[in-house]
Amino acid sequence: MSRKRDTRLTVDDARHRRSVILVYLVSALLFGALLWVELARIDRASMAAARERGAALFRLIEITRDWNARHDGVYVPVTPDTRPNPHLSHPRRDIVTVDGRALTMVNPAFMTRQISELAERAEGVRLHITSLRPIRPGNDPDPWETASLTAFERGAPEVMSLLREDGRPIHRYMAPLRMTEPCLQCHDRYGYKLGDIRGGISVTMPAESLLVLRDAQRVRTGGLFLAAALLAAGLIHYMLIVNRRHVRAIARMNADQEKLIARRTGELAASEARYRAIFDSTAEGIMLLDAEARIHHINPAFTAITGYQAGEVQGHGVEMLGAGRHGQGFFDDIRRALLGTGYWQGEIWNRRKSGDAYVQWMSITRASLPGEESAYVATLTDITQRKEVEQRMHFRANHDALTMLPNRALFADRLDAAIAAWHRHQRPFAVLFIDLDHFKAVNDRLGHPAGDALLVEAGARIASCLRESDTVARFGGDEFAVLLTEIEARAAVEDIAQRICVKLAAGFELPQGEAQVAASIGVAIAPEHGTDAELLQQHADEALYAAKRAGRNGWRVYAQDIDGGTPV
Ligand SMILES: Nc1nc2c(ncn2[C@@H]2O[C@H](COP(=O)(O)OP(=O)(O)OP(=O)(O)O)[C@@H](O)[C@H]2O)c(=O)[nH]1
Repeated sequence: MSRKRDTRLTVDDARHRRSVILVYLVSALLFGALLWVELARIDRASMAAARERGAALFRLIEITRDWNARHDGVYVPVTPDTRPNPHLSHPRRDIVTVDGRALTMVNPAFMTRQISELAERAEGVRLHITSLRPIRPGNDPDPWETASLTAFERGAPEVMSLLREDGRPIHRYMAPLRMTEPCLQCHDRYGYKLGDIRGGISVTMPAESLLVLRDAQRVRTGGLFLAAALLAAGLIHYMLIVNRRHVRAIARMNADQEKLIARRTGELAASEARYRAIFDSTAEGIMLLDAEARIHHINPAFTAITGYQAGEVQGHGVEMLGAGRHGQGFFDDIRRALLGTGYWQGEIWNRRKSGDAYVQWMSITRASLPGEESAYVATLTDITQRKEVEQRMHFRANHDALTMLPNRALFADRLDAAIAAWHRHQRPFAVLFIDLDHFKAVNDRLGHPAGDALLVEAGARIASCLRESDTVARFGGDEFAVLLTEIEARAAVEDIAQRICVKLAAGFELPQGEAQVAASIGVAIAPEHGTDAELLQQHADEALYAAKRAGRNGWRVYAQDIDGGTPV
């Protein structure tokens, strides 16, 4: 993890370094280009200033020459510096004033030379009148002037150059001299016409002072641009650093979030796996139902219990599982319970895919499952076997294991029920206690299994004398009891007692041999002999022993003076 972070940081560092270098590079290029444009502008401005100066001087000379020409030349005193011009052919080139002063004519060219010498001495500015066809040899053009004059011939209005001369910088300006009316007075003999380029005057100016100014401006501008470039790049650099800090902070937050999400996702997955394992491995069948009781999900136990796979039940109503053993009222009760308390549980008969009906214990709970349409969770347990076991145990607890007749406990329940019915409807009923006579002898003679067989047969014979609603129970040994419900009259009871006596007195064909027993029966009738279970049984018992005492094989109805009862 930390190596991954280190790698990420190294990548970030490299990216940051590249960005910084790029910022400085772009700033350098941008400000370099702007500086280059600005320096060119400064150069142009410097040249323009030099040109203005050169043009002004040229124009001044031109005006002066024009002035001279308009006066057909002017006369000046002859001095050592101003000698008569040998190249000027004029009939009155030299004259003497009336007071004897010698004057010589100065034409524009001569005057230009004179001014040029003065200017060179005073300002270091050199004015040179020249032509591609000079009259005076000293007016021959130098190579730069020749090139300029040629350019004028081709239409250039002026020429301006920055050159070096003897290691010093000079500005050279040159413009053409065109033939004007005054000029033609002297030069028409050379074939010039008005407007023709006669030549030009080059103005050569020392450039140091202008170049010093220009260079100072360049240095200042360069400094300013450098500072601006550094400032801009520095600012962007600073913003990059701040931005990088933010990006790193966000990256750290993202990493923390990712870790948190990964942990939560892991926890969720583990939780999901736990619940999935419970859902899948529980022995109880589970189905998730929607609000309309349609099956949405089932677990493997559901399939094991019902035989249905998920695809066979999903989307179907839960009634597809029904066995048809419950009425509509049963399901209405369930629906009411779910709408009321949100919960129902109980036994319900359903049918497996194989068609077998089975009973299950079902719990249905209203549930809200996020992301699911399911509204109910139903768990079901197949209790068919348990029910069978329960029923067997219940049967065993209430029946005699040998004859399968109800035992004393069940007889007591039914007697209680009969007493309750009498209290409700006043229906009389009777209790008969039956004891076989001389049964022991059967055991002794034919063996215990023969006695067992006889007991089973005796129970059946007693039952055959009764109605479905009556009960015959074996209390143990050779003792039986009968509960006759809803009797019409005492005679009916006596009749049954009599029939039982007759039936049991008949011989028994047992596998072990023939056997002969009889029965003594004691009868107690409710409410005549009591409406209390204990009392009725006590009276029936007393009547039984009265019958025994009376010689067996007969019945006695309880009476106050029982021994005075009617013998069979
Ligand atoms: N085969 C068999 N014999 C039993 C069973 N339960 C009790 N006995 C026997 O039944 C006999 C009942 O005794 P009694 O009622 O005194 O014998 P009895 O010969 O009928 O005597 P009386 O009623 O006076 O005529 C005893 O010998 C018991 O051992 C049983 O489940 N099977």
